[in-house]
Amino acid sequence: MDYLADERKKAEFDVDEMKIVWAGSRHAFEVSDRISKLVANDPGFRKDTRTMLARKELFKNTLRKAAYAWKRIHDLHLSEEEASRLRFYVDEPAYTDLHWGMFVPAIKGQGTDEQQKKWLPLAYKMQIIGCYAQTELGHGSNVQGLETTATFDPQTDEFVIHSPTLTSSKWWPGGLGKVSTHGVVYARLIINGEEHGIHGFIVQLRSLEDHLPLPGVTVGDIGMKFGNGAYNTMDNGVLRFDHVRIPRNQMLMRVSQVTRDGKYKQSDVPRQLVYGTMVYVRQTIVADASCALSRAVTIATRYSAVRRQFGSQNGGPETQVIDYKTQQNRLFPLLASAYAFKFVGEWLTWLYNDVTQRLQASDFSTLPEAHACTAGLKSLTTTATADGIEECRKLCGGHGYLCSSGLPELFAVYVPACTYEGDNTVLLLQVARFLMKTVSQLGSGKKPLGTISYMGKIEHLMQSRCTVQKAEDWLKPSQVLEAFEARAVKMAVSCAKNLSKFTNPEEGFAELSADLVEAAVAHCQLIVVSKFIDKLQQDIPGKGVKQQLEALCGIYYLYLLHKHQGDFLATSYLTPKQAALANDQLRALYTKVRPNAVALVDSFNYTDHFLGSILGCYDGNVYPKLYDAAWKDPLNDSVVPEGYHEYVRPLLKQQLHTAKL
Ligand SMILES: CCCCCCCCCCCCCCCCCCCCCCCCCCC/C=C/C(=O)SCCNC(=O)CCNC(=O)[C@H](O)C(C)(C)COP(=O)(O)OP(=O)(O)OC[C@H]1O[C@@H](n2cnc3c(N)ncnc32)[C@H](O)[C@@H]1OP(=O)(O)O
Ligand SMILES: Cc1cc2nc3c(=O)[nH]c(=O)nc-3n(C[C@H](O)[C@H](O)[C@H](O)COP(=O)(O)OP(=O)(O)OC[C@H]3O[C@@H](n4cnc5c(N)ncnc54)[C@H](O)[C@@H]3O)c2cc1C
Repeated sequence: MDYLADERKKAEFDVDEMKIVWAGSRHAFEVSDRISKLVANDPGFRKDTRTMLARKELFKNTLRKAAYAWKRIHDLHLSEEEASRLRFYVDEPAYTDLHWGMFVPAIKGQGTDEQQKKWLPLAYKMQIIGCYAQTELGHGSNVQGLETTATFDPQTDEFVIHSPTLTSSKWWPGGLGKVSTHGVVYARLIINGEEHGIHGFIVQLRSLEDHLPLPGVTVGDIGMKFGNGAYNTMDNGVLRFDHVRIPRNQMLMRVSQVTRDGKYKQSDVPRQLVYGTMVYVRQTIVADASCALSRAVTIATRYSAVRRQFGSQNGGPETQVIDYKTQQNRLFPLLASAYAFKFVGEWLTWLYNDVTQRLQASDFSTLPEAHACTAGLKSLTTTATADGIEECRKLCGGHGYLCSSGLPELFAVYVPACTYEGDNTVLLLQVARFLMKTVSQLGSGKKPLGTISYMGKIEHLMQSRCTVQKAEDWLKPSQVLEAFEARAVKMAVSCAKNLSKFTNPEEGFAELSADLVEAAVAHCQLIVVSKFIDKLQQDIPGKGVKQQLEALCGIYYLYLLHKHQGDFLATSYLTPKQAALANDQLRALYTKVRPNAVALVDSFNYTDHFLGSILGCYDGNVYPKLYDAAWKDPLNDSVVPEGYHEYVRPLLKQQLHTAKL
């Protein structure tokens, strides 16, 4: 029986068409739908006991699943697109993510043609397994501060890789702890006593025969991480080198080269390309944020439609908690954010592909913008998604705290995204540097392009005032864009003015960094809002689909406007009355979305297997499933618990000597 059938009947739009919008194309939908069912129906990919397994058992099970996934990919002749969807629906972090997601891209992006020819075929067949070994015990954010050394030995034509201090131990790389045979290791290049900065080196870590660490290599897992199951399926590792020798041709030499006679040569590509793998992965993280958030929102929305509290009249049913405005005010902006992040993720993938093509043609002009966009949007979307998952857990009341809700594990597995691939604050500071540079160049005649083109309208935006007179005026895209542009430009200009008061710009930057981060957030929010609005300019087929997306877009920007009202008011763009009208319009949009809420989350097309949540299951039959699941907990294997006779019975039977007790 479908306990959510009445909700589904209320939908005012074509859910099948919305599924295609969400997937990106009909083809992408068909692939995704087919692979999600394939995974859901395969007992080899079960995950329902994951949060109950001890680490060793959990990890071994992940190794089994990864090998099984690889076999299925081969047996079924899956394409790269299908294999990547399979990884997504298997829903378990594993060493394979770092192999495919960082090791391979690092060789592709930083290796010469010759190096790619040698290493990529081995990696593609998984005859070697690689990790990305950059972070150390002492330094993660400050890549220039890494201590591992790679010293060129001209006698033997080798590099000597060494960990000179405890803090130079590699620490965190995924897949390193127990599986990787190789790593792209980042180290400080030294030639003839002279330092040449951080470079990547392909280093073999373990024997391909017996998997033992090679001489001079000390390697292991760094230990349990936050949450049950969650990221503990990954072997994040520690690694030390004691004068390990590798051939000279294992330095990744696309950006710079070391010749046989020990000369250091720089290609004409910018040295920042050494950071290129991080740009790639940040872009994939943005594309993934909408998936994690939409998953949590699906659970919270379906459960909010099932759950009833208070409000029974004449013995009738109580109120569905989704009908409380407070619930809507917490839930619907997250639903809207999931859609917003989907569209900005699609756009960022386009931007990344565009910059990659330009780089191949030796056009490096858009690299700074690509860095700022990937860094800023990675920060914005992962912070909002991690907070959003936790909010969804609270939206499910007490039951959200059960592992069987799926939300605790989803949060635990997702929240490190705020840290890995660049701490979110550190990344926003990179955006702020980009903005300050842009503002400082405004008078130079250099026209700001792309996502900062709005800075070209600085004079207009500094003067302009909001013209909204009634709540519906907040539905005009041009009005909304101007509001977000004016806020972003005014915050950036205010920071630039304050910075100019410092004689030492770096001191000023450090002193004003909290304001700079806020200016960077305003800029990134503008990007997300503008990309959502751009999406709505496209032809979107299907009854009512565009109207729902318009309502969600409105919820997204009006919610931001309400949350950051202080910014908008402080920059004098809005009056308090106009801010209040924005809030009236936001409430009206909640009412519009309410009957469509369950259908809007159905449009994500997630299987019950992928959701991994009793509260979020498609049929909404929550209570019997919760009740049954409780009895399956290993603690209920016996009626009297282990330990009763040692620890509980003696308490119950003790003879108390103290009269007062
Ligand atoms: C059980 C499972 C079974 C499934 C099995 C299936 C298997 C089969 C699958 C087959 C599939 C096939 C298909 C494959 C699909 C692949 C999918 C895989 C999934 C992918 C996802 C990957 C997983 C993600 C997990 C994440 C793991 C985490 C990894 C890490 O964290 S790695 C370490 C990251 N570290 C950081 O991010 C450090 C942060 N710090 C920095 O970036 C920098 O140091 C800095 C930028 C903060 C400062 O640097 P620096 O001091 O040098 O810089 P400045 O002086 O400030 O700047 C100088 C100058 O440079 C500019 N700049 C800085 N950075 C960049 C940059 N990145 N790019 C360009 N420019 C940059 C900066 O702006 C300055 O410019 P200017 O001088 O001002 O002009
Ligand atoms: C689950 C997980 C997986 C990972 N996988 C990998 C991997 O595969 N390979 C790899 O190489 N690394 C990996 N990492 C490491 C990760 O990239 C780093 O942890 C990350 O870049 C943050 O660096 P850090 O730990 O040095 O944090 P720190 O920089 O020490 O941050 C600590 C605090 O200091 C603040 N801070 C730091 N610098 C500044 C500044 N300049 N201004 C203001 N505030 C600042 C930060 O905001 C933060 O609040 C992984 C990490 C995690 C958690």
